[in-house]
Amino acid sequence: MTYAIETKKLSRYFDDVHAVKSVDLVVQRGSLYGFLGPNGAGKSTTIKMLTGILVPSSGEVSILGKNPWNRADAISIKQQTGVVPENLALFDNLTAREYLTFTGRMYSMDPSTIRERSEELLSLLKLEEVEKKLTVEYSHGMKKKLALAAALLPNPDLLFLDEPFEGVDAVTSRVIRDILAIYVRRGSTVFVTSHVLEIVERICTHVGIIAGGQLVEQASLDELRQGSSLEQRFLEKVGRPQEEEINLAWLEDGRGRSGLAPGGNGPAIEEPADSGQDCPDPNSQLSESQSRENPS
Ligand SMILES: Nc1ncnc2c1ncn2[C@@H]1O[C@H](COP(=O)(O)OP(=O)(O)OP(=O)(O)O)[C@@H](O)[C@H]1O
Repeated sequence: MTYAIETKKLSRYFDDVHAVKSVDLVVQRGSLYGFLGPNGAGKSTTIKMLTGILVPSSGEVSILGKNPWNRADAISIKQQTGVVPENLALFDNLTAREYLTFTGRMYSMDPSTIRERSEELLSLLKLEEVEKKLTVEYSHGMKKKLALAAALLPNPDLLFLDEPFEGVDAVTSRVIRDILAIYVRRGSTVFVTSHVLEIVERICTHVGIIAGGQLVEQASLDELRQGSSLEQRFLEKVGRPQEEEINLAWLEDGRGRSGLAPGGNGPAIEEPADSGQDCPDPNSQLSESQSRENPS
């Protein structure tokens, strides 16, 4: 049986920036694989190469046993995968339902299945109340939920989720975790990036850690933790010693705080004495000046 995802010496340059360096990923089918790393480590660049958004500079990629850079395989891979990309890639001038309908049609789903699943997903992710709004009017969290609904709609075998928990509320975060648990239990695979280590620790079966473009760890969660916490192992792997001190004396003692007189604790700017008058209403000022310009 082939792996859900396998890469060999996968690399990507942006001019002289070597963003991803010879990465060998192995993601077993049925696993919930957390791909972790500090800011700028190369997570999104890797996910883009796995999902056909970005061409690798060198190396090999196999998704569900197929090559995404082979034209014949690419469509079949797209039919079997769902993606929540870094920038979400929604259409601003569609409502949630229109976007899901569009997505379903792209996956050649029949209209009644699209309708039924859209209703279920919009309700589960608490988007049914805003479904008539255009996505351009959505909050960041709402957009994220819609992108996740679209990724789940065709019921794919493999999900790529770039930061699905970022910007969503606690209730939704719990719903997403429960959905992913059901999804993996049936044998499908999730490849997820996240900075929220508590969630990764709770839901992931396997973890890969990338730092400076290099895969510095890849193991099952239990192998990696070995009685320690994921956070501690992560900090060790990405090279921030736990005992590193935060040496910002001015932050600790409050010296030179903005709004304070130099060296003192009193206010730098004297509060105006209370004249007993209310603040002028800016609207009344506006209407006064307007009335000067446009005497009626
Ligand atoms: N389009 C681009 N052009 C030039 N450099 C890029 C581009 N995209 C990414 N990079 C660089 O590649 C490196 C990896 O970036 P990437 O976005 O993959 O990191 P990341 O791990 O996803 O970070 P974050 O957690 O902050 O989202 C960084 O040095 C980044 O500046």
